[in-house]
Amino acid sequence: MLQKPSFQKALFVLNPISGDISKEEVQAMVEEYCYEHHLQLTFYHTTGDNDCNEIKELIATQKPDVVMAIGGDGTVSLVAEILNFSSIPLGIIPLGSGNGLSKDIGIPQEIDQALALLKNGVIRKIDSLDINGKTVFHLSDLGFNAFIVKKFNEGETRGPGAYAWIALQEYINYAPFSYKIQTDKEYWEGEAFMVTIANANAFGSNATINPSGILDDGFFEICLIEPFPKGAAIGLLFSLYTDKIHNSVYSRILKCKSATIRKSADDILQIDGELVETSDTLIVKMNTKSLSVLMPPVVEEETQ
Ligand SMILES: Nc1ncnc2c1ncn2[C@@H]1O[C@H](COP(=O)(O)OP(=O)(O)OP(=O)(O)O)[C@@H](O)[C@H]1O
Repeated sequence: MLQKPSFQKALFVLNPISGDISKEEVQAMVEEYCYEHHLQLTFYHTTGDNDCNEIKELIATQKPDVVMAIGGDGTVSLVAEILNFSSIPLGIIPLGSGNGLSKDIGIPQEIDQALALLKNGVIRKIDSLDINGKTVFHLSDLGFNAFIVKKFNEGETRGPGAYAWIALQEYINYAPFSYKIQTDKEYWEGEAFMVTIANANAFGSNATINPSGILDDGFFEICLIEPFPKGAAIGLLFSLYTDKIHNSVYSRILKCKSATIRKSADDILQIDGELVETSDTLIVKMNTKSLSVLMPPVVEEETQ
């Protein structure tokens, strides 16, 4: 039985630079909603500098019943990491370009509907992963996608079009790295175009890399795309966007509770769009049902 919320105090963590909508407008919508529903509210505007400590301090002094992250995947990860292992639920009002985790847990992408979950949502616990001390709530990867995220971050142009253009240019000369993976169940070694360590299902672009992933089952999946001939690229892309990647002969999914991944020195790890410095041995651990999340009641019916 999932908990229904009865919140009295909410902390809203708003990233003023995410999304292309006026933040004054967003704040006014939130204030009106809270006034109408008799919710006390506090706003924290992120600065990109020392936000983690400032938010922890506000949580300690204000004691909110819920913390709502208003921004893109970076803001959601920041707040989720602070709330992980606590009983305070995370709510999400998605404003970014990808909004991967919010889509995977069924949060409406419209501000008013996401806000309405404060009254009509349910609280459910989801798993998180620990990779060498870094927390993953959604997806993390090595190989081609992480390499493209690096190139994208180094470039000046933003948006899905820029990402696709970089991917197209780099794909021609990309040489897959080698990996050695030991999970609690099996061993795999070889070359891979991409290795996704997945707690969830789909990237913010809606490409479903892990069709059978469940956010609270105590397992994660290592989704491998093995090297493929150039002619197979379109078919693989089609499979990703039709939730059928697991049927491809180039796809292999290792379902597990823990894993050690040995990677090459030049290979990069990315977690939800952020590049992370790590050693070449990744130790991946599962934290079962560590984060409370505010989500729509329909998800409750689908997963039971
Ligand atoms: N006031 C600020 N000024 C500049 N940067 C900020 C500020 N507040 C947060 N940031 C930075 O914003 C980034 C997180 O952005 P977030 O993911 O929320 O939005 P986004 O980039 O628009 O979304 P998406 O990644 O989906 O495109 C972090 O790198 C953080 O340091």
